[in-house]
Amino acid sequence: MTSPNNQQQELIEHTDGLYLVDAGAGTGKTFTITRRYANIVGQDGVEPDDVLLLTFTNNAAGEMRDRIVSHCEYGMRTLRDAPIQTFHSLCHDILEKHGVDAPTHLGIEDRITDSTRLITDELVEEALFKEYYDQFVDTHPEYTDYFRIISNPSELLGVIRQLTAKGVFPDEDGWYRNGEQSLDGDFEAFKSIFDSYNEPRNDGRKQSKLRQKLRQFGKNKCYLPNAPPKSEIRGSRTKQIPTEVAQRVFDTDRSGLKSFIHDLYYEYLEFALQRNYLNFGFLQLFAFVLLCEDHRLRDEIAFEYVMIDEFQDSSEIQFKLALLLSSTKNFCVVGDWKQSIYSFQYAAVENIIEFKTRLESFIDELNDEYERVSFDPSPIQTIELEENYRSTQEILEFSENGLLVSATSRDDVDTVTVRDQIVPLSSNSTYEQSRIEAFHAEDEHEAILAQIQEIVNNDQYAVEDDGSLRPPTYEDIAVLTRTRDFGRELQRATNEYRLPVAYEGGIELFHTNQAKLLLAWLRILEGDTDRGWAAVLEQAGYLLDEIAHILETESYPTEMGSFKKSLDSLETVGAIARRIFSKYGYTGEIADVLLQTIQSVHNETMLTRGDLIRFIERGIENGSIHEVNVNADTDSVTVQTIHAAKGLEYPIVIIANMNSGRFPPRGGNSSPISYQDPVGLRQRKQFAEIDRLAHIYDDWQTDVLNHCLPREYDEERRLLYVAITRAESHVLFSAGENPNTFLEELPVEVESVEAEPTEVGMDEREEAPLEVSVPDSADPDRQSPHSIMRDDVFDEITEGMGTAFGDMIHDFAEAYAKGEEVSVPVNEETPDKANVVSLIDSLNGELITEENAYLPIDVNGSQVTISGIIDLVHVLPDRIEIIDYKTDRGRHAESEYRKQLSVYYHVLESVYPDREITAAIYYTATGEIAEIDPLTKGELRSTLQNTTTQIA
Ligand SMILES: Nc1ncnc2c1ncn2[C@@H]1O[C@H](COP(=O)(O)OP(=O)(O)OP(=O)(O)O)[C@@H](O)[C@H]1O
Repeated sequence: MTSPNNQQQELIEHTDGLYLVDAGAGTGKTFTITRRYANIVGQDGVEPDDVLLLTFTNNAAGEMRDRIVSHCEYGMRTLRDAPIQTFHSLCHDILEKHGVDAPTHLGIEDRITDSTRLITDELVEEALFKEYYDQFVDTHPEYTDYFRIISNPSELLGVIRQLTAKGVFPDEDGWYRNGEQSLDGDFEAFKSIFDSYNEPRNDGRKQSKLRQKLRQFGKNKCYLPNAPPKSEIRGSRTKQIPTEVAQRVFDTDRSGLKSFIHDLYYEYLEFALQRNYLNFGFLQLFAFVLLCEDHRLRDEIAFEYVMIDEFQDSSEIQFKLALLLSSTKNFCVVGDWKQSIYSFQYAAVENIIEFKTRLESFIDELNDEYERVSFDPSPIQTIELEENYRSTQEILEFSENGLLVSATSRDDVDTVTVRDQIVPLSSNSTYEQSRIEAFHAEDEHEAILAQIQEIVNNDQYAVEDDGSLRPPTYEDIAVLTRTRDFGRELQRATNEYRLPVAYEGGIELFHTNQAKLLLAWLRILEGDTDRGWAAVLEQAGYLLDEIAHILETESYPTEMGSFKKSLDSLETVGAIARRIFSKYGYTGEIADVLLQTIQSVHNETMLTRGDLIRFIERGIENGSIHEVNVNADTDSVTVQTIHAAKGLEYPIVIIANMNSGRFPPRGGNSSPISYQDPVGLRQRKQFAEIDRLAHIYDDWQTDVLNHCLPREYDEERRLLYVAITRAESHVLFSAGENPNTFLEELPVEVESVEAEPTEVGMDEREEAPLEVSVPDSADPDRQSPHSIMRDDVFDEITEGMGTAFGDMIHDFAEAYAKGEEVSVPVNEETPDKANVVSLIDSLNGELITEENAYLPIDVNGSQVTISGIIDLVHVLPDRIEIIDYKTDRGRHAESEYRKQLSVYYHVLESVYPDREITAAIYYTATGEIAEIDPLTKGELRSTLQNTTTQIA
């Protein structure tokens, strides 16, 4: 049994007071915090409900719960309902119970109701935002000049999300509490950055970095004529930029910009509530507002103990929420600043690095006119955890270099300060046999594969296992990359050599063949014939000149022409997609995920074929990613991104794609409007008409401000640190022809190799099956309607007939409805077929058989999709009838079937919003039709809540 070391024990035992643990990788932070939890709830008078334990992913929350159970007297049943959860699910719970009127605190009349959904898919939200934005543009001509600089509205959604994560919200009259201050920025904070960047170097002999950088001022830019000349900005005969430039670039009238963002943000909140949805950020926003405003409620909810794991991943609003939820000073945060790699999800590394200052200023701010946080921000106890239970000493020492190397030739790190912030770790491993190596090759993929072959079974790369050394296998190795694309390329190369590799990086859904064909057919239907047909014909195997001929003469293959006609007759984009996938035999997970995505965006918006084309095109452009795992054999190499590997460990790590422009990736924020600390809200572009010449100009002040704020490469270094510290025994780096600056600076010799992997014969191992499955964490949970039905009522229903009989009747009904030739034997004992025939003969509308139905539904803050197959849909001009065949000999299961049909009802209601929908059971034995009264979505949700033990 593992026992805690002294430092860990100290944290476990000291349960009261303010604690900050900022400790390195693999030092047992999660291990310790879970035992501390067990210790707290073991005290007299403390119940699990008194202790809030927060983290950032549902998986992490689940794992903590599992770890706690084994150390405490409470069982899983109690802990399942205990507040061991993510910020999002906590906010969801608060709003569900108390949040109905939360929007009124911002002056918004719309309510948060039972049916308010949580939109988790960014693409879906972007589509909704686009719809909202078009409407906003129409109703706000006063902002035309801003609209002119926006080419992609999603960038504005990005600004809104960023402000939300910072706790800046609009209200009816302006900005909630002190929000406007953040938008204006903090001149003093900016000035101190400016001054330090503007210090002359080499005892005054060399110009400041800032002055040197501003040589670029005006290069490739088009400023308004009132912009000062470069010489005025840089100053002449001086080593520094004139200090008044700081004020001059900071001060600008931003009232128009602020009011544009205010109205856009405020009306978007209203739009979202009217359309009955929230995003993750808005969940936190409304929970925060509620806790700020409703003092009685805050006291009622607040916890005696609050602990946060992975604190380096918290955003500003999350830190403040945790403070509002803490009724005592028993507040403990645990994390590692060196592993803060989620700024794109608004994590603020300053929360942990400047814990004391932030704690003080946030408490001050929250208490400005009412005491919301009742404790003093001192004293703060800090505990160092210095023993590492994962890597060898050599790797631990080497990993520190990751935080000290430059990211580009022009980047220079303040190594003295960073070194000061690193607490050296000591390794607990028994063996010290690390190999730290690097190689580069013309073909990096092949070189990596050859290296993997070199490592497997090689004693020189032996790994520790249960206290002894053994030669490595494939599964000991992980290949980690900064960006996803490389992993997929490597996966392709491995297929060629039949190496066992499991790529766990997600797929770009809209780059799949399924999506491309769907897009092609939609283009054909929408009259964009050449592009559409070219892709369809190419997929069908036509050669380029054949395609050119067909396009020119418009003599499309007959079968394809009639397929197009059949698509034309379909009403909904979902039906079109399904028909296309079924024609091409696409039945796997990718088709399912695509259908689900289309269905959910269609449910939320009035998606036309043209909209769907643009939706897919945007998805292709953005490289929208959906997490899917390739299930390979158990003994296979893992390939994943560094982000995905966080928290994991592997005996051997290959950090790949250490190439220029790939790590750090090229590009940056080029949004025309952006928010950045400490300069606040700024616009990079502005529209003006000068001498009747309309043009989009660059903003010279924002340009200088951006030069003053050095590009943040710190997070890229932290990513490198995270990657290295995943390794237990050996670390290797690989690059192609153009190694990055990191690799040049790391203290490891880079060997040039020309290795070629050898193909593994089929007889040696089977090719890893490329089955794709959607994991719970990133995508909605899937449920079938049967999961919400009680099983016991079915025990007797097929009595005498059996499920095979049921299947046979269903197959028969499908074939008959499709007009296929079937025989209808007359059988008095089982008149089911004859009844089906007379039912179908009596229907005179369009018949759709075996239709897939997906109902996304929000349960406890998670998206769950209930999917099933509707036996028959009868489409009439004014009405849609859902018919589900049942071969039961009695009607005692009807209440359970009601749930199933209710799911179908809601799916079709969103597909045919203008028509009446009915749902009925057709009892094939008697020919009776039993129409059901559908449950509301709220009722379905409660059924799900009761049956789903824990939604991941
Ligand atoms: N006192 C201990 N004795 C033995 N093993 C320990 C001890 N403390 C932690 N470990 C083990 O070390 C490993 C790392 O622990 P844990 O995941 O809690 O670390 P962490 O600090 O949260 O890591 P990271 O920051 O990389 O996520 C786990 O396998 C854990 O069981």
